[in-house]
Amino acid sequence: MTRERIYLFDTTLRDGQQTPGVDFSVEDKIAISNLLDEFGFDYVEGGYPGANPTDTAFFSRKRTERASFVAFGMTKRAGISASNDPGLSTLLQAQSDAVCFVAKSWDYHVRVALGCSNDENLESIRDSVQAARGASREAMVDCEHFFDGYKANPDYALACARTAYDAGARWIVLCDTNGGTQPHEVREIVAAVIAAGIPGTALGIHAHDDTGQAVANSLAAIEAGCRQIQGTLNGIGERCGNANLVTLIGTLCLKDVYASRFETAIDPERLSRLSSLSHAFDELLNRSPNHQAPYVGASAFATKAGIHASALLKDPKTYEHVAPESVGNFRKVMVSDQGGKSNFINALKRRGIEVAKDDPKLDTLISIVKEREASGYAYEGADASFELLARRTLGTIPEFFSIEGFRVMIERRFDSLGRIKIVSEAVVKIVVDGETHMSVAEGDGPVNALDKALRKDFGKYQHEIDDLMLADFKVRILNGGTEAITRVLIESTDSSGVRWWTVGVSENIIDASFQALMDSVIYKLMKNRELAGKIAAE
Ligand SMILES: CC(=O)SCCNC(=O)CCNC(=O)[C@H](O)C(C)(C)COP(=O)(O)OP(=O)(O)OC[C@H]1O[C@@H](n2cnc3c(N)ncnc32)[C@H](O)[C@@H]1OP(=O)(O)O
Ligand SMILES: CC(=O)C(=O)O
Repeated sequence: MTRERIYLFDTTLRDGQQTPGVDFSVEDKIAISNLLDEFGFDYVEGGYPGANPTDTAFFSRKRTERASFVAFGMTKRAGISASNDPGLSTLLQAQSDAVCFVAKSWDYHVRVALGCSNDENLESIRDSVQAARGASREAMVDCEHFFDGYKANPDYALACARTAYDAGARWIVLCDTNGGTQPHEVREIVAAVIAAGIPGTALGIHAHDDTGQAVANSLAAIEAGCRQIQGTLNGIGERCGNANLVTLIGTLCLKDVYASRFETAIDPERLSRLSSLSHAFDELLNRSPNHQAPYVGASAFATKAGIHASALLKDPKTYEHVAPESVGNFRKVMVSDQGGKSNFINALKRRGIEVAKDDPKLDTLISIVKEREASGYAYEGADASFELLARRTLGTIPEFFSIEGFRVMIERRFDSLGRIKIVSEAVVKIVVDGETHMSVAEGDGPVNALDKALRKDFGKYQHEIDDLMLADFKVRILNGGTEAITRVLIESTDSSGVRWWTVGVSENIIDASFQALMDSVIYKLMKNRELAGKIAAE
């Protein structure tokens, strides 16, 4: 059976830019448009030329090689001609392959927001589309509030879509601008638009996630006949976000109900880069990835539960709806107090540690982990501390150094100008080959001072930890109150680019931090000797 083509339209750089807290520079836009273009999107909407200096500069030249590069802007204003509208002129001067107009399709909005007549709005739609076509651009129209508009006045909403279509727009995009429409309504209204004479091959869907239905609404529109989907990377966008294209791509390519009927430009090779696309975008945004994101999240194929792990190891299909590697993700069988022997054997095997199921040391390790987790440790997020604990319990690890003690002092004082100054100072004594090394350091806060002092003089190991860097530091107070237990998680990295997590738990935040720092240093020394850190693919 020939499959019908679904076109993927990315609006990360336009609607995504309307996300609270997101503010792209021209350089960011260039990097993101390269990612999108290489990945294989059909359309990349770059922004609104003329609305701000960044978008105007971004459209000074075409930014995509493969994808159609789209400029967004509003239809001409009522009361002036298309050729005299400065906003429209700027839009048509921008270097783009296509222009996507936003047009009102709800009569209430025409009256209240535009303050013109329904006919004047239709004229704006028609003249704007014709102007874009006259400037040799592919024209498309985002019919803003289409679903709400259709519910209020179906004839007028349809007239807006029809006017755009008759004027030569390649795509009429039905927008759920306020994000409140439900999937059954999308299905019914798209069917009505097609019944009114606009073919599905000219219809797109633009859904917002205000009721958590943006992906479901996009799929409902596809089922009803739309052939273009607008959305964003990782679902960023105004308010609650847009339809998440990463999720939609996974579903369209891997779920038979869609994959058997439709095709996109995303072939299996591109699909296997879906996780890295999503993570690269988070990296550019300087955001932590959503671990629970469908398909691409770190937890999407992770299990803690012993019963699941046991079956997964017999056959992954028992607990996986698709193969993780199809989207470039990994299976993760984690160790925690929810795990049985299967979780542990698998986690150890990944780290190159072989242990038999009936080895009593395995039982010892499991009970240590379960006891420690009951007292506040969390090993599922601290891979390096787990590996050190396992190696200590099952075999031996070299004793590189020992700690004689540490002291941290915090002083709040006034400087000569009477300003408050907080000074943190730490002293650490370590013993290497029987020789005591004492280091003192000041830092931005007590943990920073302690870290600096700990790593200041490691004797013969000093050169080995010079490239050790702390990438992240997370503190969690367990049980609440000032007498509570504190858990500290530290993410470390080095010049090899490898990252590892360590954990410390104590009633004292400084002591918890010190434990996590110590584990990080020991792991680094083990890793340097290839005694730890070798992760095998599952
Ligand atoms: C649903 C969406 O996401 S649509 C995209 C929304 N995105 C943005 O608005 C981001 C970029 N926008 C901007 O930077 C500015 O709004 C600009 C530069 C486009 C316009 O700025 P200004 O001229 O100062 O107008 P302002 O933002 O105050 O108001 C929007 C104007 O556009 C008019 N307008 C809105 N939609 C349309 C439309 N589809 N067609 C014609 N005019 C429209 C409004 O009636 C209003 O006119 P008014 O100034 O006469 O009241
Ligand atoms: C066009 C658009 O972004 C919307 O209607 O939501």
